[in-house]
Amino acid sequence: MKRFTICIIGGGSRYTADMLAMLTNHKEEFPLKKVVLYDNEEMRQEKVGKYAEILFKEYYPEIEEIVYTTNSDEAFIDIDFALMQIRAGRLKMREQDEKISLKYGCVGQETCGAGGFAYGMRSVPAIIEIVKQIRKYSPNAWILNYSNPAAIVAEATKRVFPNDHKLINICDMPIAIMDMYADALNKNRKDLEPRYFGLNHFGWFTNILDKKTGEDLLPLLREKFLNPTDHKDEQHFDASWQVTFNFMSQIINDYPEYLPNTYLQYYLYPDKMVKKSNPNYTRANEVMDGSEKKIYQMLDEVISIGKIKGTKYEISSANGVHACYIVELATALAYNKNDIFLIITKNNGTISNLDSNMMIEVPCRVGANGIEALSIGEIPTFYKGLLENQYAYEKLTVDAVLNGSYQSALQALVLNRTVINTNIAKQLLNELIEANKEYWPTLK
Ligand SMILES: NC(=O)c1ccc[n+]([C@@H]2O[C@H](COP(=O)([O-])OP(=O)(O)OC[C@H]3O[C@@H](n4cnc5c(N)ncnc54)[C@H](O)[C@@H]3O)[C@@H](O)[C@H]2O)c1
Ligand SMILES: O=P(O)(O)OC[C@H]1O[C@H](O[C@H]2[C@H](O)[C@@H](O)[C@@H](O)O[C@@H]2CO)[C@H](O)[C@@H](O)[C@@H]1O
Ligand SMILES: [Mn+2]
Repeated sequence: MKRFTICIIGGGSRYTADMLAMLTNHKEEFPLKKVVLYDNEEMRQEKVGKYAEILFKEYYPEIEEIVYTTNSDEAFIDIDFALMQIRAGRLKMREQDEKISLKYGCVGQETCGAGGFAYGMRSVPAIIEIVKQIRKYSPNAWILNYSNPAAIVAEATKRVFPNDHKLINICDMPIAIMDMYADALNKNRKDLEPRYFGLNHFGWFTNILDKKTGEDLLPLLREKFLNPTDHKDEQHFDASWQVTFNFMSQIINDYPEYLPNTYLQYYLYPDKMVKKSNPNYTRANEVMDGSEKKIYQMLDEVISIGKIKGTKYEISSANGVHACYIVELATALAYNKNDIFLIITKNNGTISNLDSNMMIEVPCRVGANGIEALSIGEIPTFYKGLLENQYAYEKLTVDAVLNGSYQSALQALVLNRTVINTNIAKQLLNELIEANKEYWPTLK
């Protein structure tokens, strides 16, 4: 059985340790020969790298080589899979995105609205550079990108690398929602097959099919979620995630036809979301004070004691949804499994009444030859209108960053449902330009 070389880009991410544990738990199904961790921050990379050495020595001695580095010329040589999870500007800049947006009364969120716009303007140049470097050293590697904002990153990579069919953009939110459905139905997520359409963080489940019988379980789920339901797994314990999952019931009450992606709350109820936010303590603060701190404390402790086995940090078989879906996707590509995943891909007629160039998120069959979207056909006017508006915003954001255009940036913000007002958009944009000097191209 072939053993693979993988490179995790953004190796210092707070998800890396869980992903390494996940890979360890799946050594039979997806065996590894070499693991490379690459980050542009030496300190973070070193901590996760040392943790990986301890983990693999104890749990995965079959791995022949582990490299952790900040040198991209070293990182990308002969890799089979590149898993990209960078956060350009880190959580400190996410905090700026969220707080500057809220200061102007707009939604302050990582990937939605003006915050997502600012993040996209940082991510795109960094990702393009990394993909070029990967292709220099590993022209045939599968590149699985889930760096955010994935919708904007996907639009940019489609334009800059139009023929690169081994570059896949994907998100874990629909999978987390499917886990919630599976819990509510007392089933396993793998017993269910989704039908879904939209853009990333902007879509709807149209059917939830029982894989064995073909029965559509969506009506049953709709009934269950018309009232707020408790959904607590380890990764969604924070109060803000609880509020988000509970809010699905409001969206379903207002729009019962399909089941929504949780992120629609920001676009369909922007005022309510702003009111609920604390402009002085946003989700970035919650993450910096919560999971990031906790994970880095764990890394420091493991490094200082030099072991994991026999400590409270023993790895368990219950990995987070984020690590799970990445390994599931890599396995489907490696072994031609033809499983179905929700992936961000070029429309090409999949949704017949939308532009064929649009980057949509839809179910795709995934196998050794890549991805193949399942046909959707026509979608109703309400969704078509929302999607076309949001996609125009995404396109203009990519125009702004690739062409250094102030006018495109302004138009993008005005089109975004969470901003709309020109005078506010101008002030917001000017303040975001100032905050992002280090990352954005100059806008003329
Ligand atoms: N698509 C999804 O559904 C999904 C789910 C979870 C997280 N994410 C995304 O994954 C990414 C990581 O999230 P996180 O919370 O772990 O962030 P994080 O800040 O903990 O980690 C990101 C790492 O990327 C590094 N980095 C930044 N710019 C880089 C560059 N140019 N080259 C190499 N490394 C770079 C940082 O130093 C940091 O260590 C984010 O983009 C996040 O939005 C996506
Ligand atoms: O606020 P964060 O950084 O904790 O999460 C933002 C991300 O939320 C979705 O993904 C995951 C999340 O990363 C994970 O920790 C867990 O809480 O489940 C979420 C849903 O599966 C979203 O898909 C990402 O794009 C966001 O970055
Ligand atoms: Mn996502």
